[in-house]
Amino acid sequence: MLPVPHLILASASPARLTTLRRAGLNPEVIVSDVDETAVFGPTPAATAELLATMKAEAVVGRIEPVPGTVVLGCDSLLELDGQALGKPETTEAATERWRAMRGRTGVLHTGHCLMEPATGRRAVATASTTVRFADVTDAEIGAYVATGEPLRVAGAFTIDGRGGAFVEGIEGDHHNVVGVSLPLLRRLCAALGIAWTALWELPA
Ligand SMILES: Nc1nc2c(ncn2[C@H]2C[C@H](O)[C@@H](COP(=O)(O)OP(=O)(O)OP(=O)(O)O)O2)c(=O)[nH]1
Repeated sequence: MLPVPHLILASASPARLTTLRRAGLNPEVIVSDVDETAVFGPTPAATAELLATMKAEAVVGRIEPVPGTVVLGCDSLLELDGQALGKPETTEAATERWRAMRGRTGVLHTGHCLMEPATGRRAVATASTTVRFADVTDAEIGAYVATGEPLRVAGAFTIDGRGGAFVEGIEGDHHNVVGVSLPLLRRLCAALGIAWTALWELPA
């Protein structure tokens, strides 16, 4: 009898947790506290994947390798002009970001690392979603930055929050922009022999 899978989300992201819960999962949250500032890969997508792996590894290193447990680490970055953009540090940086982004297209990369501590197996991949930004005005940028939202999210925008009005369209997975790609996660689970529906919490 296979053990019932137990998913641990190695992320402090409320958006990732909400996305997984709405998809029928109920992960345990153990925040990795990985320092993301000094990590750079050869490309923005590679950096996101490297950080996702570091987050999952950090949590795996702190738990018992109970059979059936899987740990998910994620990291999201916006690629614009070849640069990897995480959360803006200041309101000035958020304002500059939007002045550079408006009317243009970026790519939101989310790295995913799913690890099975009991076996050492892992499945790692990055999903990328093209995002077209509206040509917002300086006044709209000022009002949006003043809400504080851009400072809390990678790429200084949300697609499902106040920033949604400033995203004209996407090509690729919507949830990947929020912070975790559900179809990619389903494939990573399958790579580890875990059926996606086995992760579903029974309806209350
Ligand atoms: N609700 C929402 N959140 C977004 C969106 N785009 C990015 N985010 C959030 C998701 C993550 O919480 C955050 C990306 O930063 P990170 O990947 O470093 O995760 P975070 O620092 O939140 O937690 P973690 O490092 O995983 O413990 O930005 C969006 O469109 N909607």
